[in-house]
Amino acid sequence: MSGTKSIHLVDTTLRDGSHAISHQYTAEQIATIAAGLDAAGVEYIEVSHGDGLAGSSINYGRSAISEEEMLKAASSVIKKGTLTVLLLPGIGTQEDLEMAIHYGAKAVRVATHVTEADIAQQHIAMAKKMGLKTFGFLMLSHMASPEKIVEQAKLFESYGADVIYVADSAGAMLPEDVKARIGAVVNTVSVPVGFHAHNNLTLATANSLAAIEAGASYIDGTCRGLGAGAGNCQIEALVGVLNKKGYQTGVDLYKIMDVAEGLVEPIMHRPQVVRNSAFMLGYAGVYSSFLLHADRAAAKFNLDPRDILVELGNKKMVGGQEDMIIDVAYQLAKKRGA
Ligand SMILES: C[C@H](O)CC(=O)C(=O)O
Ligand SMILES: [Mn+2]
Repeated sequence: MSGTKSIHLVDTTLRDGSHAISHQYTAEQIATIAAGLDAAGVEYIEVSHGDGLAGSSINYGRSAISEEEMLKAASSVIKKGTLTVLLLPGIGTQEDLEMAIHYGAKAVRVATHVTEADIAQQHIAMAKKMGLKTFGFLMLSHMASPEKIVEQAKLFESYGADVIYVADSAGAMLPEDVKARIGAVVNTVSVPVGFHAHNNLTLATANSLAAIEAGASYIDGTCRGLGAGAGNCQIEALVGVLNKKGYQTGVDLYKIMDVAEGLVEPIMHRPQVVRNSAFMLGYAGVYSSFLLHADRAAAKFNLDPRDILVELGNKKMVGGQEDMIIDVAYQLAKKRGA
């Protein structure tokens, strides 16, 4: 037993999970799943396009329904939990945030590339002014040293962030990498610290525990692990593991298991297993939401998706450069044909 510390869980099935189903959630699915998560006692329920508010586009992939419909569906059923949205500066705008608040959002996670916290200053200040609980979220954190992450976390804190997240967006970190980064941030900032895992190296639960051991008190997960790449930390399993470790989450284990098995599993396009190309994301350090784009490019140019992913890793491509996947595949195919 590790004590009775409380862990705040953020369920992102209805946001990161959206990547795994090509952003095709219906309003009915969102309402049913959000109601189940809320009844299970999940504290934060994140709902947005996989790439955040206004992410529906040719570059990222179009959503089946508008963000208004998504948030309306979720807020109509959430009674206790906090409806949360994701916003990437440069994609989501003030108007998107106002719309989200209108439809019941009470918290926002402002996400930037791990070295670009400074582009979030206005967004964090604006969100705080609007009365939202505001998280700063550093994406692709394996690409920066603990010292660099501390510098970026301090920026978020100075802008007024209530919680600072370290995200292993590529699922590329080992437990010691997580501990080094989370520990360094926890020792520096005075706000709570969170961790967002991807399971590409099959380490999402182990890494989430490592984060908690290093002082994180906010952890992300999704039902059945539904999410970009090999998916996120499987929240129902995480709840059970945290129960066994003696942590409090406020989540009812049977209820969250039933949401995962009864509501989320039936809508999954494929089992969330660590297939070769998903593993390769973590191995090569590539952004998890590139997976389906790379699989499609591989089919189009008759390539092995692993080769595309290795090349993307070599080129240190980051979120927002989805259009470069086709370019990289085209160049590889040209080289092969030559
Ligand atoms: C916009 C991204 O999908 C945010 C995220 O979940 C990650 O970086 O991981
Ligand atoms: Mn993610």
